[in-house]
Amino acid sequence: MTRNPVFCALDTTDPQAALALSRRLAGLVGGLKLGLEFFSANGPEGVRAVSDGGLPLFLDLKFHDIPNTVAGAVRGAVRLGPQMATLHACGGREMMKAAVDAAADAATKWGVARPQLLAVTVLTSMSQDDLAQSGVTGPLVDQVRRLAALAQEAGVDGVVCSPHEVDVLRAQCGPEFRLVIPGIRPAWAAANDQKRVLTPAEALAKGADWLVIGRPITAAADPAEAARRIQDELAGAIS
Ligand SMILES: O=c1ccn([C@@H]2O[C@H](COP(=O)(O)O)[C@@H](O)[C@H]2O)c(=O)[nH]1
Repeated sequence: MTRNPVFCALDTTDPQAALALSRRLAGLVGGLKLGLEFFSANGPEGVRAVSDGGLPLFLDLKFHDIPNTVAGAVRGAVRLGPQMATLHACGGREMMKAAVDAAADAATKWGVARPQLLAVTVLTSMSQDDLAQSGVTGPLVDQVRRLAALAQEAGVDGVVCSPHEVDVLRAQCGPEFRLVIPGIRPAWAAANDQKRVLTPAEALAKGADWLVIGRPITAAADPAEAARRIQDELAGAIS
């Protein structure tokens, strides 16, 4: 495997636990993802403390608000130096464009690399029935395709979708559009609240760029061993 495609989601409120995990996983994952649970407890300072270890950071704060507010939030996020950051595609084209412009401006202003912006399509915890409850009654995959098209038009770098939609979006959006995939479950891990899941090897074979894996690693008795097992499974599938 030339690069490790796994970003481990450190979903905890405890900064010491996150830091300890980040150290145990160095060399076994390709990056770390910090999201709403960690950020609402520890803020930007907590993010800096955990991401200082040198692994690439995916800041998954899923912004969704009016364009001006999202632009301001994106500027703050860019200062933290993430490789990737998220917003919700259902915020619309104008909101996503505002985020794209703000990310470029802020990166220039702070002298940091512009993060790749990813638009979340339909959450991997949602089934067809869950989506229908929100009033979207057509096939779930069509909604994912519509939101990905909107995101691409708005100029974001890629989307977050489930492993079930990877091949469809790869064909629709082309090879350069980043597809970042949670809802990843090795055969030996519990699904938890994830409803649209596949194994790491299956998601990669369908065309995923990055895999987001949290509890199968972090809730394992030995997280480093779980990460190593995933790495071995991916290497085996590729060769
Ligand atoms: O559609 C989405 C978008 C984001 N996530 C995030 O990914 C991880 C998955 O963690 P697991 O423990 O592997 O389920 C988590 O941080 C979510 O916030 C997602 O699952 N689905």
